[in-house]
Amino acid sequence: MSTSIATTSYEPFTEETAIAYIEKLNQKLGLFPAPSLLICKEIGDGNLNYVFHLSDSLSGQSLIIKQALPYAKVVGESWPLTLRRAKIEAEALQKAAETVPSLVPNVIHTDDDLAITVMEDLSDYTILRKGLIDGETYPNLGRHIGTYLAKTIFHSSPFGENQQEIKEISVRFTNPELCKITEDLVFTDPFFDHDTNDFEDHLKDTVNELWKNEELKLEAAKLKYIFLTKSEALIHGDLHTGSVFVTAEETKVIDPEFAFYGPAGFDLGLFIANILLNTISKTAIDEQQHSDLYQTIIETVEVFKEEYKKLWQNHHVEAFIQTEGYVDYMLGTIFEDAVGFAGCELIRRIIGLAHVADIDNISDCQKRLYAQQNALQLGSTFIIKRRNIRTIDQLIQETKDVLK
Ligand SMILES: Nc1ncnc2c1ncn2[C@@H]1O[C@H](COP(=O)(O)OP(=O)(O)O)[C@@H](O)[C@H]1O
Ligand SMILES: CSC[C@H]1O[C@H](OP(=O)(O)O)[C@H](O)[C@@H]1O
Repeated sequence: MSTSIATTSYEPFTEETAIAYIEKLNQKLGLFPAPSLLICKEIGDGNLNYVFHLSDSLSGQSLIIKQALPYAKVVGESWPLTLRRAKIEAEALQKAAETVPSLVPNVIHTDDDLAITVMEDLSDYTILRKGLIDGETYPNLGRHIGTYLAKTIFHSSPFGENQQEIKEISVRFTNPELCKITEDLVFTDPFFDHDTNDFEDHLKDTVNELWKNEELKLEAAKLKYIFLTKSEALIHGDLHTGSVFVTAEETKVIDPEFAFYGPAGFDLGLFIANILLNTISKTAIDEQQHSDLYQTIIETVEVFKEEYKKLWQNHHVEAFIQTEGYVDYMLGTIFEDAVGFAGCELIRRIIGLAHVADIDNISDCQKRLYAQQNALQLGSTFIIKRRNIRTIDQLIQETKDVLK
């Protein structure tokens, strides 16, 4: 439900005004049993938004309010950013809930004027990046993410949805400002000497070499063009390991504010890259290969392909769907794009503005340098060789060759 119960226009919440808002909403929706005693804490650790955790000390029940700021939190007011991203995020969660309800948080309420989404509290879950850094393993993760990807992509593509509906939906998910962030921070700035970049002095020579690599830049340019132009499906747009909540059994995908109609391989590529960034960090720390994470990547891709093929067989929206070779062609191009996007993500997390704790938290400088160089080398390999990396086994082998 989207309503505004505010009488004023947008104001960033404080912990006090967040409580006042929920108390008012509680009278309308009966969120907490009466009487209630609400407490609130701002817990956001992402780059862009406020996240308030509200709990009722009497019933023990809780919820989350996520609020967009009119700028990027990590940079400040000098980087203005549309509040409309809150609406896009809430609608993307609701859209995903139509096909993968168990894999996203429940949206309870939205308010476009205040740019907020009130949603299920997942505090019992762990952010996947943190869990992986702590050495936890998640046996269901690959199956869940593979299923999430297959269902969200297939059902929003012309193979699972009629073209007229797709055109309507894609207007709602036009997301130029957030796409521009990705176009710049993932696909452009890390390949040039740009002032948004942020890398350690000890990487200067390696980065200078990368900036001179014309073959790499040509292939990165082609991948950027694919990102700019290929409107295949409604994608999450930022599916890194900080956008996934996990328990030993369950998985929930959060934070789809970058959602838009884009290339179907983008989410898969980002997910693979971020799992590999953790593998790269572990390899640098204890010099061992980490087969359980490779297994997660293998399962993600295998389940994605299996589920996608099942959906393909059972849906008949497109006349050519039974044509021999068509589904394998589609899956082949999605995987090829995903490998290239994974390469760009590996590189941007080392050279670009937004880093990952998996690598930055390696305290030993030599080991951190080794991890950073491995990520850059693997990223370059994926980008340049993506047409020859046809299977997930080949991708794992390329990774092992770089990390050996
Ligand atoms: N539904 C939720 N339940 C519990 N904690 C959440 C929830 N959503 C977000 N958080 C917390 O807030 C943090 C930032 O959320 P995120 O959606 O990634 O924000 P941003 O868009 O700023 O990156 C997460 O890492 C997590 O700790
Ligand atoms: C200035 S935005 C940088 C970076 O942050 C986003 O991630 P998150 O919202 O999860 O913090 C996205 O990956 C952007 O590229």
